[in-house]
Order: sequence, then structure tokens, then C-alpha cells
Amino acid sequence: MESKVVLNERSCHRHQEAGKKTDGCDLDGGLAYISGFGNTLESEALAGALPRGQNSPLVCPYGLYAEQLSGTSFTSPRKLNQRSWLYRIKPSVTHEPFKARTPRHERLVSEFDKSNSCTTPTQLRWRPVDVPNSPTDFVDGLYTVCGAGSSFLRHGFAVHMYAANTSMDNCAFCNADGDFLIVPQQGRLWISTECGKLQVSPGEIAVIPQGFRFAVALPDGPSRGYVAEILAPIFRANGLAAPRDFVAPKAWFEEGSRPGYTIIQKFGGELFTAIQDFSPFNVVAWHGNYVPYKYDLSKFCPYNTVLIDHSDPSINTVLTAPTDKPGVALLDFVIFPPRWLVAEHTFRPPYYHRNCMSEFMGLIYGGYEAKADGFLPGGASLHSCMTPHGPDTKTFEATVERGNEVGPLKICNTMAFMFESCLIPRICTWALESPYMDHEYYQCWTGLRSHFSHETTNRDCVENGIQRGA
Ligand SMILES: O=C(O)Cc1cc(O)ccc1O
Ligand SMILES: [Fe+2]
Repeated sequence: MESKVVLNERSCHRHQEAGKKTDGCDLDGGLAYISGFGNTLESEALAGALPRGQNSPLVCPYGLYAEQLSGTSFTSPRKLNQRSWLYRIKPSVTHEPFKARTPRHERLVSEFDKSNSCTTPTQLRWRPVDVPNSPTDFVDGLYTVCGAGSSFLRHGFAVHMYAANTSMDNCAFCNADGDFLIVPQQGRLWISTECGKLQVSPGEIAVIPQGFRFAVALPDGPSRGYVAEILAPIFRANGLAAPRDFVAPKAWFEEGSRPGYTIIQKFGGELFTAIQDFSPFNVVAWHGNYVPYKYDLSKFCPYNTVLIDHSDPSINTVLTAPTDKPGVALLDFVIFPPRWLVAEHTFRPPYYHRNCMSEFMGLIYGGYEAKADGFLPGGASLHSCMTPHGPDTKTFEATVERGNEVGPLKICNTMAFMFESCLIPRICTWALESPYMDHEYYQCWTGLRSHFSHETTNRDCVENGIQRGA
């Protein structure tokens, strides 16, 4: 899962020409990145800013402060250990005391209980929300939909969504509760982080690990998307998402005075603010394996059945946050990308099922193979543990109508995804009461008729498909 290559970004930088890709570096819209997943990386915006031979010299190059950011306990075994050393103009601690942010953000949850959320086994679906007209930045536009567990107990996950139209101004966000996996659906996100900048477009994802300070600018204005938050372990990448396609930012910093700069810290699901007089993006150089990164979903190498039946979607896991139980995920991020369907005498869309895991789904663009209508880009659905679901009536009937003779068929222009968890989500009250809730969702299945007939044998089915009108 982890690549063992240790990449020296400095040598890469030296050889880089504008607009060209070089070994280990990826150029995207003018920004250069460092590629690799789980690697120990290093980057310096000023040559010689990284101390050599030790992490914490008495005096750091350029008079910088050394600061460590850890993502795992100091005592975690080496293969799990994650930390980075940041060399910055002023240390993060240089700020006024944290205060509860006012007005309170009412719709963020990191500890799910009866005070903020309900349970229901019902199939749930939401229409895409409208982006607000009033100025709303990423933080104010973020709201929790569902989740389970507790950030205080370091076990759980949350699914959030956001709808925003304004760039964060003179403030940065920091999530002490867990890692954010951000899936933009509409509008690009230009994310400044302490390690540098990431430009993330719909169709790409970004991971901002716990504790990193970041600010989101919206170059396209109206923006919408999904966020999975894991309240404990770290994400691992699946082998079909190649390590070199994950890219981290290059060191970038801003200096000088920034009066009234606000750090907004999410801690136990509540927001706190602390004022400082400088930008937190003052890291001149860094090294380590605890970094924000992004990944372009079109680079995923999908696998599918090549003869019969429908493969379960876990094969298309991009990132997984494992639990201690082998093969059981706290959160899998699974995609349904464009791909060829070739299975013979097979019902090709997803099968009807009841799953011991719980499935939250979203759609980035296009349509989804199990739903003829009603599941729209920017919308969402939730099928919790053991709740029956599957293709809607229109999809079932159109598939059977087409019969057995369909040859290879390519599903194009589609990117659905699933956050799948072994924990059973509670649903936030505002999500259940949302005007975007599709109360007629169940009707997409109520038209499914019985095709049962004592005369239709398995052989008839294989040769002819189910008789029309039976
Ligand atoms: O419910 C869904 O649409 C997601 C899903 C897709 C699939 O191909 C097989 C199982 C599954 O849960
Ligand atoms: Fe499912």
C-alpha cells in the first residue's frame, strides 16, 4: 500500500522547466506538486531552508522556528508513524487565547447522540442543495449530514456537505477532530495549506489530515461538495490508485503582518477562534510523511468482471480507513467511474442487496447506473446497515428489456462515489428535516412487479431473458 521511495523534491525542483513534467513532480494549472503516497517528502521554498543532519538545531536556517506536527502517536510503529517538521517564520503557538466562535455554528457534529441526531432504517435521498445567495465561505457552508462515534473517543466518522460562494478571508480552518476527505462537486477549491497550495477541481479529491491549517478560496464562486471526516485512523490507498498519482503541495509561504488573522479550530465539533497577527501559511520548508494531498479520480484504474455477474464495489476503493478488524473499514471511499460493461447473461447494474455496512452515496457528474432519475449531481443518498436497496424500477425494466444480447457497453460521463462504513450512522435532525429531502424516494421501487412464473425455468431465463410482460 505504501510506496517505499523516498523522494527528494529539491533535486526535482532544480531540473524543472515551466510546463513540463519532471520525475516525481506534477504540474497542474501552473502549480507544481510532489508525487507519492505515504512517502517521506521534503520541500523548501528557499534553498537551504531545511536543516541538514538534524530536525531541531539550536538556530534553524534563515532564523526559522522548527515545529513538529504529528498525525500518529510518537510510539506508533514506524510503518504507521506519521509526522512532519515545519520550518516557519513564527510558531503556531503565537496567538491570543481560543474563544468560542460567535455566532455558534449550529450544524457541525463530531459526537453523535440523541441531542443532535436520529436513527432510521429508511432509504434516504436528498436533492442537490442550492448554493446560498448571501456571502458564505467554506466553513460557514459546511454542515454535517450523518455519522457515528465520537472525536473525543477517537473512533467514528462524519459525513458533511458544503455549499458556499465566498473565499475564506483573513482566516484559516483547523480540524482537531479528524482528517477531511473533500470531494468537490461544483466549483474549484484553491486550498492554501501549511505545506503549500492545492488546486482541486470537481473530479479530484483532497485530503487534509487532522490538525493542518488550511484556507479555501473559491475561484469559480458557487461551490458545492461532500466531505468525509474520519475521527481516528489514517487513510491508506488502494493499489488501483497508483501512489504516484497522489500529489502533495510544494512549500510556499507568505510573510509580513496580517492584523486580526483568525484561526478557526474545530475541536469536539465546536468552533473556537484565536487571533494572531500573521498568516499561518508561513512555512518556508518542511519534510515528513504527514501532508495534505490531492488525487485525480480519472487516474484510477477500474477493474470489473470480464465474464459473468456484478463485482461488488469494494474493488473500486480509492482510499480506506481501516479498523482493527481485518477487511472491515471505518470508512471506504469507493468510486463508480466510466468503465466497460461486458458481462454475459448477467444483470449488469448493481444487484438488489442488504448490506451489513452502511452506504452514503454522492454523484459528482453524470448519472448513476442503478437510478434512472432522482439521484442527481450534488445530491446524496443513505442506505444504512441492512436497509434493502438496489436499482429503481425503470433501471430494472430497461435492463431486462434489453435482454441478453447486449455486447460490450461503455458507461461514460459518470462519477458516483460511496462513503461506506462499518459503523451505523445517526442522521442529523436538520438533514432529516431538510427541504431537499426526497420524501418520494421509496416509490422508485414500489413499481417492481413480480415476474414469478412456474413455467419460466432457469434455462429459459438464460436463453431468453425474463419474458416481456410476464
Ligand atoms: O447501493 C449502491 O448503489 C452501491 C453498490 C453498488 C454496487 O455495484 C454493488 C453494491 C452496492 O452497494
Ligand atoms: Fe448498496
